[in-house]
Amino acid sequence: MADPTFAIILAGGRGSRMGGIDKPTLRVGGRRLLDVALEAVSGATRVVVVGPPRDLDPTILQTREEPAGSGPAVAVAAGLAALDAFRSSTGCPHATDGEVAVLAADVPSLTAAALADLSRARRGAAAPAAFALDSTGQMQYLVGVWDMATLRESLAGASGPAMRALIPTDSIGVVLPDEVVADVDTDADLDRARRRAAAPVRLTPPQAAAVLSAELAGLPVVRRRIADALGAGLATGLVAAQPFPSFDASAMDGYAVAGGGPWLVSGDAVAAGSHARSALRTGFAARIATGAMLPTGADRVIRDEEITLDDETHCLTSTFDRDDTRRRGSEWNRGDELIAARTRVDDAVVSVARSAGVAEVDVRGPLRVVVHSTGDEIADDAARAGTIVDTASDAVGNLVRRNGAHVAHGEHLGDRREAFVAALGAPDADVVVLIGATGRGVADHLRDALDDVGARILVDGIDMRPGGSLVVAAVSGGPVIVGLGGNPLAAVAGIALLIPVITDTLLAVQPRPGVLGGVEDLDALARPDGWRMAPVTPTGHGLWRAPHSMPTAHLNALVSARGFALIPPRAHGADLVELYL
Ligand SMILES: Nc1nc2c(c(=O)[nH]1)N[C@H]1C(S)=C(S)[C@@H](COP(=O)(O)OP(=O)(O)OC[C@H]3O[C@@H](n4cnc5c(N)ncnc54)[C@H](O)[C@@H]3O)O[C@H]1N2
Ligand code: MOO
Repeated sequence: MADPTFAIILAGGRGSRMGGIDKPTLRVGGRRLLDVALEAVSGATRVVVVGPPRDLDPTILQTREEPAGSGPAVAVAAGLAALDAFRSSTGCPHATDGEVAVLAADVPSLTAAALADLSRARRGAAAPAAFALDSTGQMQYLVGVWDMATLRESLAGASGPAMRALIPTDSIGVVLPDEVVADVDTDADLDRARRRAAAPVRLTPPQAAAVLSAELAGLPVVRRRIADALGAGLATGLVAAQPFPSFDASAMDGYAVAGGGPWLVSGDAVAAGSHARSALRTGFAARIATGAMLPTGADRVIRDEEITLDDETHCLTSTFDRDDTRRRGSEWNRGDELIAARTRVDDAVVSVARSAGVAEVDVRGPLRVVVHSTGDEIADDAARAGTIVDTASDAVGNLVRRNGAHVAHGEHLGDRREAFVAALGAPDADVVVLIGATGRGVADHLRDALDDVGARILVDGIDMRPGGSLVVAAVSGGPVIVGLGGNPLAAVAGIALLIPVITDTLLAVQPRPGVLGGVEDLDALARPDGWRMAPVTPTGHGLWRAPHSMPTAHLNALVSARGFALIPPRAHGADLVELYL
């Protein structure tokens, strides 16, 4: 391990070249600059943050230089004093000084690995301190690791408030990549860092699914009436509240009989849903309907087909020795677990719950999804030159609905960043879907808005056509955000791929195994270097067929299709591929 033992993070100074904003709270790639610094020193025994009081983990020390803004050297001194005070409070104040990282909270891509490199180089050279050098040879005094005793001496002899005044002459510089050590001093630096953080790493569809199932948290558990739970995920197993059947019931239209035959038929017929008016006495039979409760005293039921009835004497005989009674508890008993936790609540689950007398269940979901459209070119009537109508939202919304979610039609957000930010805050949605604006064009505000709300981007592009230009992000305590490529076929293909894994993960249900199928002419459909989502229809002979042309600007290729086939690169012949139906 080459982690510094201690760390001092300077997180004060107003960004004077950035209009006086609180730089450490700026977000790049969804993380606050201060959090980037804290993560880079997460291996340290103790960390002190020097700056205004902030809401931080209580194990992190906080202090402030006096007076505030009196320069980095003063701030470092305050940090060191706080670490020393901590050490004397631990009962081992004489432990050797060790190593301390001294950082500013304005380096958006700083990593623990970079600090470990500095630490290793310093120890290797037995130097008092090591600092990052950028490609121009500029030394970054606030990306450094120090021998703590040296830092103390330097501070004691400091001649001014600038860091430069502290740097020992025999310090070393370690060249680190510019993209790791570049700091943010101006708005242009911030834009550059944000663009870099947003640079797409295109995942394959299976990788994207793995990221989403690992990173998304399940929804909170709520108790719902069974009628309202359709589409949710069972959080606990479904336990029978009553046996099934809950009473001894006839399984056939026939006769309930008491004792051995022959039997005299009494006039007391039992209809389903009624009670026998009197007990059946030995030697008697009563007509009974399927589903009716057995009269007390009855031993069994004999179906109509197996009896002989003398119309004159009302005497009933039978050679049938089986019993057509469905006995109380013969299917299950009260307390039996009928359905495991993590099962999707479908119509069968609702039905079983009702059979078992279960009125309420603990579930996650059902998922609430809102679908917005974006882009100023979308208008209600496309009479104006340069405008088109929305031809994607309904198709996307209905596909999500078919996956069991409750879908609301959102707004048209146009190309206004504020509207995007407002849409991402949705308190009543678990998933916010936006169609369009996933690109990096002039009018594409999705990424800025994601930065504004502090969203963490989980998937930024998938190596798939159409629909690969998509973004999935999570806001802590807020909804999952899905930005779909604006071309309608891209939007539908993207949501078809994502909605199963997002749904299964948020509902915390057992992932469903994929449905596999064979596709005609697979060699021609497969791309050499990437995945394809092809709309498919059944051929009627156990295979699926995709159209040869799949323009993305309209949904013509999807007419009469049952869903999509996800075709891996270079799939061929009789390979089975996954179907998204
Ligand atoms: N320089 C590049 N440009 C584009 C690329 C690329 O890789 N480099 N990819 C293209 C592909 S593929 C897609 S898909 C789109 C994705 O971009 P956006 O998500 O930003 O989508 P928009 O630009 O907003 O819209 C694209 C297209 O779709 C139309 N659209 C949008 N919403 C709707 C709707 N609700 N109903 C009907 N049509 C809609 C919009 O008018 C555009 O024509 O980017 C390509 N460009
Ligand atoms: O990648 Mo776009 O999302 O193909 O149509």
